[in-house]
Amino acid sequence: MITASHNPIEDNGVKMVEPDGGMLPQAFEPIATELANCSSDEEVASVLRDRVMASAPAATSGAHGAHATAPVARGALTVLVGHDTRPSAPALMAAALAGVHAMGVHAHSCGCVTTPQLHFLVYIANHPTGSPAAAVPAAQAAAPATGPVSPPLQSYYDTIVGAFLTLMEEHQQQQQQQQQQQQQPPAGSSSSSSTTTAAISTSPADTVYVDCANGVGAAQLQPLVPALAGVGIRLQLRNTGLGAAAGLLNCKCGADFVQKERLPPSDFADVPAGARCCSVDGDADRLVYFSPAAGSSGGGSGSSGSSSMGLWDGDKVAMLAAVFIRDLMSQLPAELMEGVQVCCVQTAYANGASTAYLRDVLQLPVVCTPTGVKYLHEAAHGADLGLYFESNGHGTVLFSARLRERLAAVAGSHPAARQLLLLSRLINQTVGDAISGLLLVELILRRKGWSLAQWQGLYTDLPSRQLKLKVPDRTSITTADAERVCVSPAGLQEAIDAIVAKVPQGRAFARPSGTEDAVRVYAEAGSQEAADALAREVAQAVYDLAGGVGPRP
Ligand SMILES: CC(=O)N[C@H]1[C@@H](OP(=O)(O)O)O[C@H](CO)[C@@H](O)[C@@H]1O
Ligand SMILES: [Mg+2]
Repeated sequence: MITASHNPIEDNGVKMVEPDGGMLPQAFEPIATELANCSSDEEVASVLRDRVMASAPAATSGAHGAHATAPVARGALTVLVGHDTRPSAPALMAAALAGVHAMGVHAHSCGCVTTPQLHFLVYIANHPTGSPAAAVPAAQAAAPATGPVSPPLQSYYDTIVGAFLTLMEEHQQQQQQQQQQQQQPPAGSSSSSSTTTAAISTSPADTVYVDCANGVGAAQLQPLVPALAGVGIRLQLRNTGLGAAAGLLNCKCGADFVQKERLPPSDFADVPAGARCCSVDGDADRLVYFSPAAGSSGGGSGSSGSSSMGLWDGDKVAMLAAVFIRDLMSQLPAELMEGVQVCCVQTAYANGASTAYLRDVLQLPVVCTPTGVKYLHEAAHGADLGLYFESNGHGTVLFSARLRERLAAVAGSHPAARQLLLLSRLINQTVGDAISGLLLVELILRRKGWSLAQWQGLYTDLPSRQLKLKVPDRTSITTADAERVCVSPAGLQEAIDAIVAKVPQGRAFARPSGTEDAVRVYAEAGSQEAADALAREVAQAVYDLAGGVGPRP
């Protein structure tokens, strides 16, 4: 997948998709780095021969368990390539296709697709009898597993949007039945005329404003607009990157901007305060919800924005999904759920209030992994039901084959089992997916009859602050315990402990970024002022002990 995700338009990047639809195994990372750093064609050829081809079996049995690594004739393989909306995409795509062809392998361009769509397509190309949740229509099931064939993108919509519409229509039928029962005229009176269409309300909450980050999400969300209108949801796509006044990819818009700056994106100045809005990133694998506060204006306006803008980040999406899925599971006979392992995965950036909510209120097992979806995915993958989200909005819910089989066996007699199975189709089973996430959130809010405020009311976030600072060598900071403890430089953790100890409900950590040349500091506390001060003091400790660059924070 040719994309630099949520980063500025001038950045370029690539994400690799494994044959099972998963992410690049961690064992392959050093080899990929070596390949990326080659300075001549000869060096590329030798790294491909000596490192990539030689270590492929070992590398591919990394993060996702054993793959079939029996030798397959290269001519029988196809590499699917997708790209985002960057101006560099056509040239990089041509280079990628030429590179694949040079290896004697078929290459197929899937065009401009979202990263999660490409993961989905790769999965079903290799599992022709079923999608990640056994849901591909029979017509596509005939596709051979190898050779120059790409599954149609329609299979993505059939699976994900199809499951959403089934669940929504069922819900609306139930609502309609309930309304009819309530409105049933007393025996003998004249018949009521209110047996008309489903109870589709047209309240303002039915409009969802979507910030597409001027990225690939705009085109790929377009088919949802008519599909969702059919169940009473009006999607208004903004920052689509189209038209004369189109903004730049990820510039003052997109999920990363909204989550980090806590500001509405550009092109939202006319969106009413309190409206239901969400934002995806440039390759549509992250999703956050937000709601403009009165007086706040879009990121493009130069306004200082409003700190009271409502934000429903990845933690909040995770909690909503956890509440809903736990509810459905509790409707099933205990013996059916016996031995079913549930695992909620977070990183150190998850708000402490969300962790407490999962653990103490929902009573679900929680684990913390280092930052980066590859770690969260791996931890969630081991469970029957693995729920993971980063606070920045990347995450998904994985259903094991074992759980799906159990559910399928009783789906005929237990509506909750059938609904859980449909959820496993609605939720992208390969990676976090903003389109699938949007449908999940909208389904749950509508099924529960919840407003954004009720969703926000599940628990109250502790005030938090993130900072970053530069040091000469960020690798001099090493961490342990899922990056929550600094091991080096000597004395740093002791200093952080002493600072945190003075702050009620204080928690803080510092870690080197994996994607930027910076050290990130996170702090939370009982008040915003305390969280701000805590973050600053921890940043000062890092500056003093790791040799800060520039002015002291
Ligand atoms: C605090 C933060 O948002 N960190 C991000 C960021 O990683 P860093 O290692 O923090 O630079 O980029 C990663 C890749 O997109 C994402 O997985 C992660 O959550
Ligand atoms: Mg992304």
